[in-house]
Formats: sequence, structure tokens, C-alpha cells
Amino acid sequence: MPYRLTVIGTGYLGITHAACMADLGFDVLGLDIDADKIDRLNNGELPIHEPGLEPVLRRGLDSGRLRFTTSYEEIAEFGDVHFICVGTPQKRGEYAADVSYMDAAIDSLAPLLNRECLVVGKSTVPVGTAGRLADRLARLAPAGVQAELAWNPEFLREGFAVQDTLKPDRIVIGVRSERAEKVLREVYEPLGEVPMVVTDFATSELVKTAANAFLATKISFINAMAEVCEAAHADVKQLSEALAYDDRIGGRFLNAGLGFGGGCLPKDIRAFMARAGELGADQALTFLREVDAINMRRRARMVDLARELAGGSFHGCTVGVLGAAFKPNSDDIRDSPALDVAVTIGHQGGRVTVYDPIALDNARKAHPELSYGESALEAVRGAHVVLLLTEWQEFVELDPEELGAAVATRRIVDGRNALNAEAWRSAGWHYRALGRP
Ligand SMILES: NC(=O)C1=CN([C@@H]2O[C@H](COP(=O)(O)OP(=O)(O)OC[C@H]3O[C@@H](n4cnc5c(N)ncnc54)[C@H](O)[C@@H]3O)[C@@H](O)[C@H]2O)C=CC1
Ligand SMILES: O=C(O)[C@H]1O[C@H](OP(=O)(O)OP(=O)(O)OC[C@H]2O[C@@H](n3ccc(=O)[nH]c3=O)[C@H](O)[C@@H]2O)[C@H](O)[C@@H](O)[C@@H]1O
Repeated sequence: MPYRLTVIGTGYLGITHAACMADLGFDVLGLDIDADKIDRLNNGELPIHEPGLEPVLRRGLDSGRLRFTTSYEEIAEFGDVHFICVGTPQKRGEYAADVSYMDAAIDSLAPLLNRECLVVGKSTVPVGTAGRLADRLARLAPAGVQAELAWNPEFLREGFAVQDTLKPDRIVIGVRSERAEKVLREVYEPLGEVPMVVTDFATSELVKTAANAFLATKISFINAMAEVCEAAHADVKQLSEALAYDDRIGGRFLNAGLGFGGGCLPKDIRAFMARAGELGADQALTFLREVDAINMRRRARMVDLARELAGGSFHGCTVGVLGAAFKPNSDDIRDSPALDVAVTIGHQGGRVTVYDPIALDNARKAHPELSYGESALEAVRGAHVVLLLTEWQEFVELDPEELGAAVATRRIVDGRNALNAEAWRSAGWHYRALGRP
């Protein structure tokens, strides 16, 4: 392989990128400031849950093509292409993104560079960040060292991270030179035929935030329809099925329910609005305020429905919550709608017990005030109301009779429109769902 790669920031994105690039044949050195994470990775242990990633990590380590370090000196010495995958969370109390980890990564790397290299930003950032980081890199790199910046946003989904990395829908690169374009084309050549959009920094940054804004909007659109369905006694599930037959609309990301959470869509639409405001284009994105509001209203509606089923108050009520992760097949609980609902019900006096197949440890750490069960049955034992908040397959396959034997009263709210309503009703459950009669 023509280049040695480094990956700075080994979280959900960075680990996947590092392991997959090693699987494609590159020598890869991953770096994080979290020494514990690096130790675990070097021992072949994944600090996150991502289906299919562990064998890829192990293959990389066993082949000797993949290693992890905490030393910026080592990666500066090693890499021809440095991918930056550090976090860009929402700032506390503000809509804007906190890009200080990006700055810190450049500040640590740039002064140590000693040969020609390309530094490639992959994290999701407010438009204009790449240009600013390019100046910072040029200022901090030693004189005479050719270090150039490029932008290459990432579109992978958690739960499908490996397949999305190895078979992406498209690759977008923002470059300022033919050389940078050539290097990135060579890096991604082993992926085979993938549409590649080569553009400027600002457009490449915007493609990413626009994509997430569109996805969030599609989810909030169908959830707005769910609100109207609730008022009109119509069925949003059938409505979305019918819409999906129109190819121009399409059925993906049209599942009504508890709405979107996670470490990306919520913070990305807020950061997008904040950045548009700074640019004087805030009016263009005022609709995203409504997208966000519709999304948050679903959580409130879920709590209201649960309270209704509890008889008007959560006091003295036991609530079994199925799901803690922000979506199935992930252990990620960042801005999880499920946990948000569970915590709110706890604050309103409910005795809440949560179960999740994979995200239980993360949930326990973040919310020690909640109770946890080791299985779905344990979480719903003695419950007056059961809430399905993350549509794990394990929950979809639950037997209404078996669950019915464990609860105090057979009442369930399906927050993800994932269960077979008929089967639950005919097993004597009072079944309710968001957006359905
Ligand atoms: N999680 C996902 O599915 C996707 C995430 N993204 C974007 O990728 C970026 C990273 O997201 P995640 O991987 O989810 O975050 P994460 O929080 O899982 O990982 C970030 C990692 O960066 C490390 N880090 C922080 N400062 C550092 C520094 N100065 N030097 C080295 N390492 C440092 C942290 O210790 C952490 O391990 C964000 O901008 C996110 O929006 C983009 C596409 C998909
Ligand atoms: O920028 C990112 O980090 C990533 O954000 C999302 O990926 P992810 O957050 O992993 O998860 P999604 O599958 O998009 O789901 C996000 C949320 O929307 C919810 N959702 C999704 C689809 C749907 O129809 N309805 C719905 O409520 C999910 O339950 C989940 O809470 C995007 O799908 C990725 O393309 C992007 O790279």
C-alpha cells in the first residue's frame, strides 16, 4: 500500500475507520488520549458495541497492520495520511458544536510533523472549520514541512458501521490541491467503484450537515403526521407504508415513533442552526427548530401516554422499560430518547426498571438513579405499564403471553411501532402506540 495511515480519536467512528482501513491492507496506527481505551484496543477488545467490528479489529491486530498508541510523536513519525475522528459534541447550554477537540488534535500533531503528509478531517464540523484548521496547521507545522489539510466527512450509521465503511454510498472530499485529491483517491481505491464527489472545503463540510438535517427532517415529518393521526384517529404506520410506495418519497427513515436521538442527528441539526446564524443565514434553517421541537414532543407524548395508562399519575406505579440505547444494535446512549423517557417518568414518581440487551452498563453509569433488570422479563415483573422504547429484535419477538404472566397489569405502549398490535391485543393487552388508534 502506498501510504501509512493514522486515525486520531478512536471512538465509534475512529475505531471503525482504523480497523476497516487495516482490513483493506493499509498499515494503520490509531491514537486516543484515553489510555484505557488504547490498552483495550491493543488487546483486541472493543470498547464499544458494533456488530461485525470485533473480527475486523482482531484481524488487523493479528496481521500486525493495526496498532494503537497514545503518543502523538509516534503517529507524527508513522503517518503519511492522518485522519482526525475526534468528537464534536454540542456545547453545554448552547446549540453550537464544540470543536475544541479538533483544535487540540491539530495543536498536538502539527508541531511534531517532520515530513510531507496529508491531514484529513472526518469529524462533523460547522462549515468554515476546515479552512480555519488549515490555517492552524500551516501556522503550527515546522517550516519546510509540507503538511496539507483535506476534508472527508463520514456518513456511516452505528450498527452498520463496517458495511457502511467498506461499501459507502459515496465518498465526499474537500481539497485545495490536486495532490490531496490524488492521495485520497489512492487511499479509497481498494473500495472499488464508489461515487466520489470532489469539491471545496465548505461544500464538503455542508454535505455532511445537510445529509443529517435531511434525515432528521424526514423522521420529524412522519412524526408530525403521527401527531395529526393521533388527533384524527388515523394510523401513521399505514400512512407511512402507503407513502413509501412512491419512489420519490421512499420508505427509509419514515418510521414514526419516539423520534431520533444519538450522538449525531440532534447535535448536528442544532450546530447547523447555530452556524447558519453566525453566517447571517439563520432564516434558511428556522424549519430545523420545528424539526427539533417535533422530535422532542414525541418524548413528552410518550410520557403522557404512559401516565394515561397508569391511571393519571405515576405515583405508586411500576413501569417496565424495554430499551436504553438510542437505537437497536448499538450500546450508544447519547441523547437516547428511551433513557430520556425513563428518567422523566422516574422524576414524576414512577418506579422505573430498565432492560437493554447491550446498553445496560452504559445506562447504569449515566443513570444510577434508575433500577435495572437483567432480562426483559425481570424489567417488567410486577409492572403496571410496559414501554417499548428501543426496537431490539429481541423485544419484537417477545411472547405477549409470557410477558403477560410477569406483569401486574397488561398495558403496553409501543414507542417504536414495532410490535404486532393484533397479537398483543388478542393476548389481553391494552396496547397503545404513538400515532395509531
Ligand atoms: N458515531 C457515528 O456513527 C458517527 C460520528 N461522526 C462524527 O465523528 C466524530 C466522532 O464521533 P464518535 O466517534 O461518535 O465520538 P466518540 O466520542 O465515540 O469518540 C471520540 C474520541 O475522540 C477522542 N479524543 C478527544 N480529544 C482527542 C484528542 N485531542 N486527541 C485524540 N483523541 C481525542 C476521545 O477520547 C474519544 O475516544 C463526531 O464529529 C461525529 O459527529 C460522523 C459519522 C458517524
Ligand atoms: O453523523 C452521524 O453520526 C450519523 O448519524 C446517523 O446515524 P446514527 O446516528 O448511527 O443512527 P440512525 O440510524 O440515523 O438513527 C438515528 C435516530 O433516528 C431514529 N430513527 C431512525 C429512522 C426512522 O425511520 N425513525 C427514527 O426514529 C433512530 O431510532 C435513532 O434514534 C446517520 O444515519 C448517519 O448517516 C450519520 O453518519
